[in-house]
Amino acid sequence: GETRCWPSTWILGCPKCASSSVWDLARGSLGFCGAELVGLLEGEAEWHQKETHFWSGRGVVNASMVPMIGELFTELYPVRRVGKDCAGYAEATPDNLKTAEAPSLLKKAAPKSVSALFRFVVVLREPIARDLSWYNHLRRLSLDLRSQMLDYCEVTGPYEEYARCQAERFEMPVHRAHEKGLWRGIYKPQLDSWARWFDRAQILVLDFDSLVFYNTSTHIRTLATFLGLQADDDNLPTTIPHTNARGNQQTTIDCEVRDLLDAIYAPWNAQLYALLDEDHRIGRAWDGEPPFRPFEPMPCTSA
Ligand SMILES: Nc1ncnc2c1ncn2[C@@H]1O[C@H](COP(=O)(O)OS(=O)(=O)O)[C@@H](OP(=O)(O)O)[C@H]1O
Repeated sequence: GETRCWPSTWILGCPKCASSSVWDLARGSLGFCGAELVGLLEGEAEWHQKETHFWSGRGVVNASMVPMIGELFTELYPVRRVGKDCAGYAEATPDNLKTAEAPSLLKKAAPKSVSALFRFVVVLREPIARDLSWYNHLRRLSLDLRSQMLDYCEVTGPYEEYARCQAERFEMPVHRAHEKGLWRGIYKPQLDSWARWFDRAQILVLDFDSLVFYNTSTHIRTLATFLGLQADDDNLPTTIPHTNARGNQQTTIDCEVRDLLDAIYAPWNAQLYALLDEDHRIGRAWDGEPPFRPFEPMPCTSA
């Protein structure tokens, strides 16, 4: 019989939207496993069990590789562990959400009967808070890693400098095309590209604040149900781990810069809310998906 399989659960992102916390929850309390570090991931660091980066650049670079990529990818997920030490497999590369080609490549690579059972989890965070977290993340990286990842704006100065640089480059086609910089926080087109290739009811969209602050225990139950787990409510945790909360350099931002970024994000946020409303109104979303709480304005301080 088959010796390898596909992960059933995909935590798509976004980056700095508690994807590691959801991952820890999935792996700890919900019983999922991550990729084995074999094949293309042989010798890689442990965090690749969570993030294979297969669909956002590592394995698949273009559509002509699709037939072979299924083979390379499923090698990471041996059948023998399922039902033994794993309830199933989960993949959580947070760049997947913003990678426009990822859903079509994944859809073409996986057998239909398998991809129809995929469950995608999307957590969205107020985009300025997300960007500040990303800036702090970049500052913690080694210079070497940083130079591979930088979105053309330096993080050597305060966040405000980085943000102004990003705002200036916002209209540059290269930023848009490569989902760089501020585009990472523009969620509406990102959701569109996933919902074009997969049934919207396979995608659970949650807002970060409800998940981590306001409705944690109900959201964990919702998540478990969505993922098809026969979890007994009494055995589910009521709090979510707080992963990736390492000493942030900067935690407050200047109001002028907040307003500058908000002017860019506000119309896109409005489009996101309208899309989610429509998804619920016409019954395109999974019927257990909770209402999306509009983002609270990013707090700021006036100089
Ligand atoms: N439980 C809980 N409560 C409050 N805040 C939380 C929680 N879990 C994750 N976080 C915050 O999410 C940010 C990390 O996101 P990610 O884990 O997705 O980062 S990564 O993309 O995997 O690097 C990071 O945000 P910042 O602290 O603003 O940088 C975490 O603090």
